[in-house]
Amino acid sequence: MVTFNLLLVALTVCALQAGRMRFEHSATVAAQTVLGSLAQNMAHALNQEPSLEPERVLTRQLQHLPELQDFLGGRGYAAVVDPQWRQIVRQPSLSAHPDRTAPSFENPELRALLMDAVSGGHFFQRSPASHRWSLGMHIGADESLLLLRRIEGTDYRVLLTLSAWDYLHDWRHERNQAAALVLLFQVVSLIVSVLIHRAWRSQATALRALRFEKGLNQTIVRSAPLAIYTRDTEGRVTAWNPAAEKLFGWTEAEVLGRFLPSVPLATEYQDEDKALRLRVIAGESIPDIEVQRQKVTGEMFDLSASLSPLRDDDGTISGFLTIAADVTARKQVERQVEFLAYRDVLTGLPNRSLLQDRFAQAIARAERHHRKVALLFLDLDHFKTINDSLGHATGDALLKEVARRLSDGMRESDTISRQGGDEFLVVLSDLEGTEMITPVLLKIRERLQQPLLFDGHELSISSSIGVALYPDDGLDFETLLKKADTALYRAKDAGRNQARFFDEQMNTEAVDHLRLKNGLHRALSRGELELHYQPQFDLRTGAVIGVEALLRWRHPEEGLISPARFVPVAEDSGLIVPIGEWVIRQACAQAMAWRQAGLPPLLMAVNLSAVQFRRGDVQTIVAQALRDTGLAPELLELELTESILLQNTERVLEGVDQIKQLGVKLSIDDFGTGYSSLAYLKRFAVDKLKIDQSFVHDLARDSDNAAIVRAIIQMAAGLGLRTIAEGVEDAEVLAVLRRFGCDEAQGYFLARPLPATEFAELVKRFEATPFDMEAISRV
Ligand SMILES: Nc1nc2c(ncn2[C@@H]2O[C@H](COP(=O)(O)O[C@H]3[C@@H](O)[C@H](n4cnc5c(=O)[nH]c(N)nc54)O[C@@H]3COP(=O)(O)O)[C@@H](O)[C@H]2O)c(=O)[nH]1
Repeated sequence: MVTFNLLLVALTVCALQAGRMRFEHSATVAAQTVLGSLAQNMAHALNQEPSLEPERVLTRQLQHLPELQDFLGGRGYAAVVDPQWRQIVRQPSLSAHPDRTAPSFENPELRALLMDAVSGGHFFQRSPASHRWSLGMHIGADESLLLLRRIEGTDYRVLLTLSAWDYLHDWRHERNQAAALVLLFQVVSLIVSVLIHRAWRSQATALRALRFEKGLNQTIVRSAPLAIYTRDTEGRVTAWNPAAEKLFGWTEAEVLGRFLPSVPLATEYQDEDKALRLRVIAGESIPDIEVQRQKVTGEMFDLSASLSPLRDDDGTISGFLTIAADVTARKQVERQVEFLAYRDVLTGLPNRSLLQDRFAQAIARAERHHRKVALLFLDLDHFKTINDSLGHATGDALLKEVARRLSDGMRESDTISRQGGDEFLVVLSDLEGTEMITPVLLKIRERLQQPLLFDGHELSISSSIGVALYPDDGLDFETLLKKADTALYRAKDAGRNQARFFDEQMNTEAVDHLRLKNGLHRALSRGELELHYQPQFDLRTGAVIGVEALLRWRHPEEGLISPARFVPVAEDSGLIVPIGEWVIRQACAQAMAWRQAGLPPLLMAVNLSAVQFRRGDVQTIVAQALRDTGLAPELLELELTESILLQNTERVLEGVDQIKQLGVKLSIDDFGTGYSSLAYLKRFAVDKLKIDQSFVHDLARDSDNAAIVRAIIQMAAGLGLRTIAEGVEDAEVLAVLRRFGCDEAQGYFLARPLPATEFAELVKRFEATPFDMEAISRV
């Protein structure tokens, strides 16, 4: 721009210079013409009037040329000089215009020049400032043209000067206009330059910012820890950063321009990928999705990705951007958490929460299609015994195997869940009728009964199952669960390895069970429990030698309730532990009270429940009771059932051993109904066998029972154990027992259980007159 301006100025100056020369040339030509005709006129006038003084003629000629004034302009003049170079006339006159001084012809150098010119015919001289002094043509402050011509035939000369001021008047005007234009142009171009400069500067800044932004973006993309990649609308990769290389395993070179490698991507993922692509290229931004994808190695991993469309300048979608991160670790934790929340850790089966969910779905389907749903409550028989005797590892393995067997045999739509321990729940859905349930129950039984081999132990397992039905037995999970539980209870009660469908009778019993359980909580604290005492007779002497403490519950509304009714409830709820403790203390205290009242020393027999061994600390309680009451240990006998001894756990073994070490006697209650193992009789140093009343009460009429009773008595004698028969209801039985050599007897025939005071009176009576056993034998 500057160069252009300089060029423009130079050109303008040149053009002006040329213009000036043109003006000067025109003025010179015109001056020559005028001077020529002046000289001619004057020569002619001199010729016409030879008589007249030439100076007069020449003066008159010059003064009578008014039109010359216009030609000379404001600053020029014409003059006639004589041969001695003196001005004889001048127009305009010097007096009128003293400023228009003639050049000094006294300068000999100038005069010589002029003479040369005159001898050459005519002469003109431009007077540039540089020559002014040398030529001595100073005719004022202005530059001037000076022309001189000799008048023909004389030595007079006509002189004409034209001021540059006058003849360059038009040129000056043009020059000023040009200068103004150039100036204007310069100003405009300056403004334009400034504006252009400014625009250029902002454009440069924008470009720099753009370049910086681009560089920054590239740095961010390349160093980002997130996989960033773009694809065109067809799905071909158009950009692929290092984190994407690291994440997927394919290099940029391998994927650019290609569809994301799908080797060997499962069809479902391809479909899912395509569906996502179609959504994004339709303009949707998908901010946060979690999908599974494959690495180059084929390994699956979890990806969290955001997808956004990429648009051209005109807004057309040309592809899409994916920003993704590997979230496998988090997803694994989530899956683990979900697993723990909805699965049983040991077996992997759904837990109760998931089962309830599936149950709700089954109910919804059943409602729609008028179907039934069955809830099976399954409990493994004797699992506790297996667990305790073979160890928890075997127990766990057994539970897993049961879970596997149950799962294998079920339909997809059914759900099996472990509730904890050895309890399982099964939801059978979409049942057209109840007849569809029995085959499932048989299948379960058959599958579970297949022998199992664990650590060299062959086990066979069975289960008890309670069944409740939707909608017949209830409409919600909790109701059906309660009813299935009730039915299960009945199945177990019926001897295990059974299945029972819930019926309303069960419900009544279950309600009763609940009522009793709630009442029992209060019974102890309100003093509603009491002990009755049934005497035990020596079959040889007829004397009362012992007493069995039998628990009673004096219910405020129902009166006396049998332990046969409430002890199982107390065992179920664990209340048997505090109740049993109370019984031991009460029985010991009563025995001491009778001793202090003068009754003969009687062996006090107290029943113990298996639950007291499992959950309580019987040995400590017994020791404490003996200490507190002062009863001699040998006057206390604890009646254990075979099931207690069969538990065979460290806890039970230790407990029984410690009791035995106290000096307390042990008897086996209900002997003959269980396993009747001789091993535990020896192991626990049992003192007495109590023959179960089921063998005793029709002993006289049932030869089988008679044979069993006789065998028990003989075996006990052989082992040095005493025997007592319970449930003696008639003299005949008593006579047979005596004949068989049984040591003791107890039963309604001899005496019913009595409250403490009545019992004391009875003992006193029999102390005075023992039961006549001889008379019985004569019956
Ligand atoms: N864990 C505990 N169990 C206890 C306790 N007190 C009793 N029980 C057990 O409850 C069951 C029922 O006992 P109960 O109703 O007291 O019945 C006992 C006797 O009354 C009854 N009996 C006695 N003689 C006869 C008879 O000639 N005929 C007949 N039908 N019944 C008779 O037998 C029961 C005594 O049984 P046992 O204990 O096996 O000797 C019962 O199983 C009790 O054990 C307790 O405090 N804790």
